[in-house]
Amino acid sequence: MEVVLRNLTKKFPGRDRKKREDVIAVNDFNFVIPDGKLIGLLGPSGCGKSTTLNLISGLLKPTSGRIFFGGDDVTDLPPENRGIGLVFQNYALYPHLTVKQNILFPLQNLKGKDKLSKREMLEKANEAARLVQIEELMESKPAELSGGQQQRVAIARALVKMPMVLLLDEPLSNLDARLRLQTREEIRRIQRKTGITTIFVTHDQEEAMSISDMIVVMKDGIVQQIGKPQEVYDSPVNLFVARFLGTPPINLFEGRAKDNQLYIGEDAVLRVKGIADQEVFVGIRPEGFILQENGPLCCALGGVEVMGRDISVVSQNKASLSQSIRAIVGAEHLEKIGKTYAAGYGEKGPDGDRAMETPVRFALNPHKVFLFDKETEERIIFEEYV
Ligand SMILES: Nc1ncnc2c1ncn2[C@@H]1O[C@H](COP(=O)(O)OP(=O)(O)OP(=O)(O)O)[C@@H](O)[C@H]1O
Repeated sequence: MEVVLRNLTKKFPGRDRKKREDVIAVNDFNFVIPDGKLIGLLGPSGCGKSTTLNLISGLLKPTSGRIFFGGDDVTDLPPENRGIGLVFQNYALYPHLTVKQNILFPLQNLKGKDKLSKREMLEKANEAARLVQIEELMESKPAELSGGQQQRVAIARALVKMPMVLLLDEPLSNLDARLRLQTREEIRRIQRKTGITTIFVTHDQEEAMSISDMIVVMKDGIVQQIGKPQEVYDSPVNLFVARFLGTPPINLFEGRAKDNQLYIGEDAVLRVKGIADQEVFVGIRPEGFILQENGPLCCALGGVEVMGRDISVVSQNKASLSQSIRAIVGAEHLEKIGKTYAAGYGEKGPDGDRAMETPVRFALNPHKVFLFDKETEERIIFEEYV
C-alpha cells in the first residue's frame, strides 16, 4: 500500500503557557512511501519521529495536511479503520493471556462482514506465529518469554490481521545488543516475505541504515533528507545529516577554500574547483583518510586501536572540531603505524605529552570529504581539481 504524507504538520501547545509558543513536532512533511518498502524514520530524541508515526496510525490528528493510503484520504479515519498494525517499544502483551490468546486478540473484535469463525481465527494466528517463528511458544505466558520472543509475539499480533501498513516504534529498544541484531534481521525478513509497507522509527542510525529501503532523517520536526541509506551516507545534504550518520562519526575541521586549494589549518589538503574562496566546515569520513608518508594533512598520532579487519588511527589536529580524529585504515598498516607509535613513547614533549611529538600524515579520498557552509551548514558541492 502506497502511503502519501502531504504537508503534514502537528503542533502541540508549548509547555510554557505564558509564552504561548506551540511546539511544531512535525513541520510540513511531504513524502510518498512506495508500496512494499521498509522506511526508517530516523533522528535524535524529540525530532518528531513518534509523532509522525502516530499521525500515520491515526492515534494523533494532524494540525494540517493530509494522509493517503493507496490513494484514499484516511486523515479523518480512526486507527481501527486504517488497516494498520502497530508495534511499540514496550510490547504491551496481555500478561494473563497465552501467546496464542494474545495473537488471537485483534481477530476477536472483528465485526460484521469481517467476523471470522474460530477455525479461521486459529489458522490466521498460526500463520502469524509461523511467520515470526514462535509456533512452539503458543501456550506460554508472556512472563515465560525472553524480550526478543515477546517482541516477536507483538509483531505476530500486529500481523495477524494482515495490515496494509505496519508501524514499528522503536521496537528493538528493550532488547540486548545481540537480540537487537537478530530481531532487526527478523523484521527485515518478515517484511520482505509479506511485502507490507513498513515504517520503522528508531534513533539508532545503524539499525535504520541496515534494514531500510529508504531512510528519512529528521531534526526539530523538519525532514532533512530522504533517500537510500547508502546515498544519504555518501551524499549528505547538510552538516546535521553528515554528523548523524556513520560510526565512528565523521571528523570535522575548520577549513578554508582559497585559490583552488582546500586548507585545514596551514595544510593544503586537496586541490578543488567550483568553490569560491571562503571559510568552511570540512567533514571527513573515517575511511576517507589514506596513510601516506608525505600526505598533505599532518596530525599528531594519539593511538592505534585494533578492530580486527581494520584499525582505527586516533590523532589530533589543531583545526579539528572534535577532540580526536578517527581514521579507519586496513589492518595491513598496523605493523608500521604501531612501530611509529611505539617509537614515540621515549620522546616526551615539553608538556610530557609524547603523542604530540609523533606526526602521522594522511592523504584524503575526495569522495569522502564534504564541505559545509559555515552559516547555513548546507553542503557545498566541489570538484576535485586534477
Ligand atoms: N502530547 C504532546 N504534548 C506536547 N508536546 C508533545 C507531545 N508529544 C510530543 N511532543 C513534543 O513534540 C516533539 C516531538 O516529539 P516526538 O515524541 O515525536 O519525538 P521523537 O523523535 O519520537 O522522540 P523520542 O526518540 O524521544 O521518542 C518534542 O518536542 C515533544 O516534546
